[in-house]
Amino acid sequence: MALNSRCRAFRTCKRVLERAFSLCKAHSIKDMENTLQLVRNIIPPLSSTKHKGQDGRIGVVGGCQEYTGAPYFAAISALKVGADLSHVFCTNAAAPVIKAYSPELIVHPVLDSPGAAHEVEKWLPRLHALVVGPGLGRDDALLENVKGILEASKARDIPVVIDADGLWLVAQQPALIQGYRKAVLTPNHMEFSRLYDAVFRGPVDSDDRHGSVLRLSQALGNVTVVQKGEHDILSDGQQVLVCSQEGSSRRCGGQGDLLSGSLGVLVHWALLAGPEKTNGSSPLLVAAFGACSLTRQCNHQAFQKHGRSTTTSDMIAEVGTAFSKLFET
Ligand SMILES: NC(=O)C1=CN([C@@H]2O[C@H](COP(=O)(O)OP(=O)(O)OC[C@H]3O[C@@H](n4cnc5c(N)ncnc54)[C@H](OP(=O)(O)O)[C@@H]3O)[C@@H](O)[C@H]2O)[C@@H](O)CC1
Ligand SMILES: Nc1ncnc2c1ncn2[C@@H]1O[C@H](COP(=O)(O)OP(=O)(O)OP(=O)(O)O)[C@@H](O)[C@H]1O
Ligand SMILES: [Mg+2]
Repeated sequence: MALNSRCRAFRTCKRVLERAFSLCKAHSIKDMENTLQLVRNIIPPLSSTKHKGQDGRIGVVGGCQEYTGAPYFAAISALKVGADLSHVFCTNAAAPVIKAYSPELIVHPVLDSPGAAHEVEKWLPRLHALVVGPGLGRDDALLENVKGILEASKARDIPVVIDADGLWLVAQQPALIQGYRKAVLTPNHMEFSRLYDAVFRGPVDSDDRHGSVLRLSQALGNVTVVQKGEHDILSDGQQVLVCSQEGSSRRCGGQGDLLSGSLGVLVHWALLAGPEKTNGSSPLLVAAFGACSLTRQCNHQAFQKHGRSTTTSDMIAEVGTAFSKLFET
């Protein structure tokens, strides 16, 4: 082929690829916008006729000697997103530390007491959702208590978001949440591999992230699974959504805690709104998409201001404006 015709062929090929890429991008942006609209539909209006508690009473189960930041990040994020009350159920050693971070949280030092499950169960009738796992640690006695809390929550039909060491527990005993449609799992890369391996007795196919998330959700009886990463992949075993809201390259610890705490509130709002507000999509899937978008938008805004020194506290300071930008415009 002459040089000129080879150049022409190359330019044509480049144009085709560029068009395909821009169509694909436009399609995914349109999908994202449609799903964001569903998130907007589930947000309850602020109203002077409501009383304290109606917009959400959320419990976070986690916090031990080593980890006090994670449950704090989750619980304060729930409040900042719009819950009215946020409780933390943690160990005795973690409680004074978490209380000292914030006067806004209600902190119960019960998780390492012998009657831990019963102590938390007493509060369950007053809670709308539980976030289980941030900063929980992997102590067997604590995990046994958390098992009891999960069983009590299921018996009362309370939605549960399971993150971090809560996912460690689920990987040991998948039967704990098998078929519980009000559970949302929010694994990071490592936690997803652990869960997948526990359920399928084999490694994840890293070339098929969508299929892996879909299959894990189906195998667990359609619990909602949110695999966090460069793009977040979400599935309820029927639909697969991708959240690619722009974030940043800053990967400080605690961002997942912001996500799980926010999701606690959004799950409650989504279930109150029901599937008629989510256009037939699963309310929990829509809630999860909302929490992913919000976390990534907080990351983006915080990074604009603080660059490499961005921390999760900086992201939490952005929750109000990020929420307005995404959901109230
Ligand atoms: N301020 C606080 O109190 C905070 C406390 N936190 C609490 O800490 C507890 C343990 O949680 P966790 O996430 O550190 O535990 P885990 O599942 O063992 O993963 C760690 C290992 O996974 C790997 N890895 C991770 N991502 C990966 C990727 N994309 N791709 C590849 N590998 C990846 C990575 O491996 P490495 O790079 O070391 O080889 C790393 O060693 C839990 O309670 C949590 O809530 C946190 O919330 C943070 C803020
Ligand atoms: N490579 C990436 N690029 C952009 N955003 C990312 C990337 N990886 C994770 N995120 C985002 O960061 C948030 C937290 O995900 P991450 O995987 O860091 O969770 P985590 O490990 O559980 O965090 P934590 O430190 O709180 O335990 C999610 O909103 C996710 O979308
Ligand atoms: Mg985490």
